[in-house]
Amino acid sequence: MSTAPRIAVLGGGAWGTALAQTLTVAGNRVRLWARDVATIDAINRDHSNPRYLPGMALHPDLTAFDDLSAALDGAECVLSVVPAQTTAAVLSQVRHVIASGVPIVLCAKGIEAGTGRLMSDVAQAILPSNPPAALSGPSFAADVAASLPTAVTVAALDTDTAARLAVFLSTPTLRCYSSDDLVGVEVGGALKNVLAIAAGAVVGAGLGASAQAALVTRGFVELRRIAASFGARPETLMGLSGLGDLMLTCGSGQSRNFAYGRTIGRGEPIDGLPLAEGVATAGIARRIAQERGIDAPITESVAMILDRTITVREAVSNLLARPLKSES
Ligand SMILES: NC(=O)C1=CN([C@@H]2O[C@H](COP(=O)(O)OP(=O)(O)OC[C@H]3O[C@@H](n4cnc5c(N)ncnc54)[C@H](OP(=O)(O)O)[C@@H]3O)[C@@H](O)[C@H]2O)C=CC1
Ligand SMILES: O=C(CO)COP(=O)(O)O
Repeated sequence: MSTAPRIAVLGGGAWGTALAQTLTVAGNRVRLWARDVATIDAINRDHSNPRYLPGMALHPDLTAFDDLSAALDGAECVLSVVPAQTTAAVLSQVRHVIASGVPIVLCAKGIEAGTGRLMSDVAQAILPSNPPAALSGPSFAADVAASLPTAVTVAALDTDTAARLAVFLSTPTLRCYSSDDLVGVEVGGALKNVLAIAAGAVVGAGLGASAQAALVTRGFVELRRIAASFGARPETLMGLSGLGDLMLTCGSGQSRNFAYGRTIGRGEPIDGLPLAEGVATAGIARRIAQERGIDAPITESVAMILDRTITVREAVSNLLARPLKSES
């Protein structure tokens, strides 16, 4: 009988499947839980996930389940890879089947819209006996599933847990650095999605690469201000889960958040576009900034553009007309 580590992945979308794939290729025994029967059948029968990772051949040892108990049976680690706004609902189902002490690694990049909770807050409220962790950094699902190399951060509340999980979840192509700044890693991953919408909108509106670079740089200042208000360490935001992911998603049409913003910037319909986590996070990020007295005009502009209160061009005019001040 194999003694390879057993890992459960919750979520049969692009990122859940990609993480399950790289971990299976690395020799782990991975069980993926999904709610969609067609996804489960495709993974088990055809070793593919045509809805979320079209054209990608999955490892035949990767198995999918619709039964949570079966998926979590013997799991030494559970990865939560459903969208941020549905994480609470999924973890509530998990509560009855997860063994005490098994770490729960939160892979969604967002803030709960109704409450302002980070994913680790959600997990700690629902699963108080399971150490929370987060995996975040520059990592497009299609790249990771195709075994293209990248590096991410795995964060937990203490250095030992973070270091152990980073080793556990590293694969020959996914290099996991560790951090004990869980909040910093989570906030960076959530807010970069809002900025990716802004960057896409600027590109879509034809405002040029200079505007894109200026906006992302000033957006990064806001990201660090908001993150500091959560108690994040500044150096965390300079790392893979902050600056690293910002560089990726604010500069590539492969990002769904960037593509969402670009569609808005072009004035095209957004119906049917794939999940862009920044849409749900923009409004709550604006509220958090306002309540904490943080100057965050780009985050606020994205929320207003998504609310249809202003257009992309009006937002840019407003940003250019703001009183001049020091760059910090
Ligand atoms: N895609 C990427 O490159 C990356 C994504 N992420 C983050 O990972 C998270 C997930 O993204 P991603 O996988 O791409 O999203 P997808 O839209 O590709 O997939 C979402 C998955 O979650 C499932 N799901 C949604 N709600 C529920 C629920 N209530 N119960 C059970 N399953 C549910 C969906 O099921 P169904 O198919 O049945 O609707 C689907 O399988 C996001 O926070 C994203 O920011 C992070 C890094 C990279
Ligand atoms: O977070 C990601 C890559 O690190 C994926 O970004 P999108 O959700 O914008 O595609």
